[in-house]
Amino acid sequence: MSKCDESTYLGFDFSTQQLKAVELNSDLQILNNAAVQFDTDLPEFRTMSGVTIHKDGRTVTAPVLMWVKALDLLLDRLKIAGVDFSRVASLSGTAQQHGSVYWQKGVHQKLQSLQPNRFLHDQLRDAFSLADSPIWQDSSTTEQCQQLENAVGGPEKLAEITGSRAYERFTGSQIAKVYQTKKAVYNNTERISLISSFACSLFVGDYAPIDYADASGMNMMDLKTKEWSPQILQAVAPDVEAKLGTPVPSYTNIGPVSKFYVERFGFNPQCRVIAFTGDNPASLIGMRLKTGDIAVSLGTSDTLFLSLRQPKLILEGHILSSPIDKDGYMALLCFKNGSLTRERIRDSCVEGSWKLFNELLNSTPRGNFGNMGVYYDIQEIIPSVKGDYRVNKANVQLSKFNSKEIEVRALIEGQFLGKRAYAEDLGVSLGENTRIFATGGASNNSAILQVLADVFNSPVYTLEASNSAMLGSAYQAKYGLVRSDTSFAEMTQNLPPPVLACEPSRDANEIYAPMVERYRALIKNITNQK
Ligand SMILES: Nc1ncnc2c1ncn2[C@@H]1O[C@H](COP(=O)(O)OP(=O)(O)O)[C@@H](O)[C@H]1O
Ligand SMILES: O=C(CO)[C@@H](O)[C@H](O)COP(=O)(O)O
Repeated sequence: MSKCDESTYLGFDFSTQQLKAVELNSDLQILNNAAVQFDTDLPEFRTMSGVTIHKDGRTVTAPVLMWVKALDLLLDRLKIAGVDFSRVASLSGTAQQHGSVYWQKGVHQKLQSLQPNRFLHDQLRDAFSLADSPIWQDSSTTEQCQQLENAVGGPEKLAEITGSRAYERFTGSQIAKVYQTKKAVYNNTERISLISSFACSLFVGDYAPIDYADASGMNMMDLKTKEWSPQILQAVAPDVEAKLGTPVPSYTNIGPVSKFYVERFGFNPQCRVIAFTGDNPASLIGMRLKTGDIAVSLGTSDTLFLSLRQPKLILEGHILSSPIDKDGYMALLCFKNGSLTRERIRDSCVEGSWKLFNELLNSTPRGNFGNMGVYYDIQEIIPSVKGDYRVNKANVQLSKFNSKEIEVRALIEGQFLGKRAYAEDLGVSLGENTRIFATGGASNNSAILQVLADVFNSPVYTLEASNSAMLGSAYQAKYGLVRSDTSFAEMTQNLPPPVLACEPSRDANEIYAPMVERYRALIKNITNQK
């Protein structure tokens, strides 16, 4: 075997509930993987599902040192799993989007001189001016969102510049909140990273730049020029540009892995680090989506996304820069109440068993006898609603359904009816050639996927690995090295094709097209009641 054939590529995924990594060979086949679960492997940080929900119910953070410690642990686990770090030609990674990390003044030097005989978390204990990073579940910045929209002339204008109207979890309003409520922290901050660029910084031993795709989830970058918008920066906080650095294309080859990894884990000093990006952009890479395909990710959050050639002005949802083509775009819808809400209903109905949950789901007919429900444990993004709402066939609101099986089907149907309704609002038209690509933890559940196929009246496909974000970041690791000689399509052409998981039932459209309209009416009704 030539030296080139022996090369491997690593992809890391700093997602909400866990840190995972995968090793691929040069044909992009999976060799090894490992994971660290935040709640159970690192109980000392006392997170629930990877996060801390504060007393106000709107502020949601995660301890930044937990992510550092998870990396120490994960690298050991990868070694035990059989990864030979000396063969790794390049690595890249991905992270939950929007969250921000605040590096303390003077840490730059520390990052460059990490000691190989000590744990990372030990050396970076005092590295952060804010110990708890705001993350994507946070919804505490309504006031700052208003300020950003006012500064540019309204929500439409902000969406036109950045790809999104102001959203509470987006980083611009989060930084503004830190500046307004914790001035000492802000003044003591040398650099602000996204979680993706923070993780990349740990590998390069220097502050890593933010990539275009994840930068478009901040409400601060001009989506067309890929530069920070001076008008918006001014409204966020003073001197913020110097703290952010300059954004770069997502496949940028940032530099070699730092000496720490060479000396502690035996990485080759030539191993390159490719920019890290957000988990939804990385998932788009991992799924190798074609025009017209729709991706549905069923992770902690549920998301729906697709590739776009040109940006468009939308007020519900987001337009992001594409992670593989700096002139391309992607559209993204995010739903906060995904897997954790499914877990809540599973636990209340069948005490934690997905098998029993599926039996209940399969025992009810499509359309659920006309019953319908929407379940939002935390303030949803679209629609902006919290609480559980149930209606019967006559659209009369009920406080509960009279059977567990109706509850289970109402939850899953309601979640997918919402996705279809907002996707249609985005301009998606479902047709004969539409293919849905499912990914994320719940895409391992074929009973749930069958409802997805039925509600969208389209076939659902899955890929070799259910974590397309992690896989996508490992593809990006290789793409960042070879892109001057080969296109992404060529690089991935020999990968196994997606597998058909479910086809829609014959009566699917007849049942669900009217239910989408009933879903819209229900949401209108709920929002009018508020
Ligand atoms: N068989 C299953 N059926 C439904 N959901 C599942 C199943 N297995 C795992 N999950 C869900 O997957 C979620 C984690 O998904 P994952 O994509 O790994 O999340 P993230 O990357 O956001 O941390 C868990 O919260 C769990 O509820
Ligand atoms: O906020 C968003 C996207 O806008 C979320 O999708 C986060 O990126 C979290 O991802 P997961 O941990 O659920 O994969």
